[in-house]
Amino acid sequence: MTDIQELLLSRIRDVPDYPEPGVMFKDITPLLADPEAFNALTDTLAELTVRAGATKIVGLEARGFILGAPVAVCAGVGFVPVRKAGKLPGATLSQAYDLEYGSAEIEVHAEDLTADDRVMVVDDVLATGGTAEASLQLIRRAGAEVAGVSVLMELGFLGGRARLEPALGGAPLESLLQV
Ligand SMILES: O=P(O)(O)OC[C@H]1O[C@H](OP(=O)(O)OP(=O)(O)O)[C@H](O)[C@@H]1O
Ligand SMILES: Nc1ncnc2[nH]cnc12
Repeated sequence: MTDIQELLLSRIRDVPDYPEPGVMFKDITPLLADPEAFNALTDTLAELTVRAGATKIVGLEARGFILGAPVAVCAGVGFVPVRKAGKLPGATLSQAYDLEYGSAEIEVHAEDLTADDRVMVVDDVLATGGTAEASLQLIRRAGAEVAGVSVLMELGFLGGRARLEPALGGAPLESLLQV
C-alpha cells in the first residue's frame, strides 16, 4: 500500500449497523476534516481525470459533490451534478436504481452534457454499483462519452465492479482503496 493509500484509509471511519443493521458504513468525514488527506485525495482523482482526457466531471449526490467539485477545479474541467430526483429545476433525464440500503432515482440536467463531452464519474464509495451504473446510463442517454469512473473506495464483496463492467464499455473503473 502506498503512503497516500495508508493516509486515506486511516481517515475513513467504520460505523457498524448504519444506516441499518448489517451495513458497515464507511464514513469519510474524518478524511474531509483533514486538509492533508483531502488534498491528497483531490490531487489523485484530478490526475486520473486529466489522464483520461475528460472534459467534465459528474459528481453523484451528495458525497460525490464534496469530492467531485474540488477535483473538477483542480483538473480544469466542468462539474455536473447528478442529483436525487426532484432537485433540478430544468429539463432532466432520470434513471431509477437500487443500492445497498434501498432504492432511488437520479437526474441530470440534459443540457449539461453534450456529444462533445468525455465524462469522468466521481464518488466516494462503489458498493453494489447501482448508483454508478445509473449515472453511466444517464451520461450515455445525454449523448456524451464515458471517460471512466473514479471512486475513493470499492467495497469488493458487493460485486459493484462486475455489475458496472457492461455499462463502462471498456472505460476504466479506478478505486484508490479496496475494502
Ligand atoms: O454502489 P451503490 O450500492 O449504488 O452505493 C454507493 C452510493 O451510496 C452512497 O450514496 P447514498 O445514496 O447513500 O447518498 P449520500 O451520498 O447522499 O449519502 C455513496 O455515496 C454512493 O453514491
Ligand atoms: N457501506 C457503505 N458505506 C458508505 N457508503 C455507502 N454507500 C453504499 N454502501 C455504503
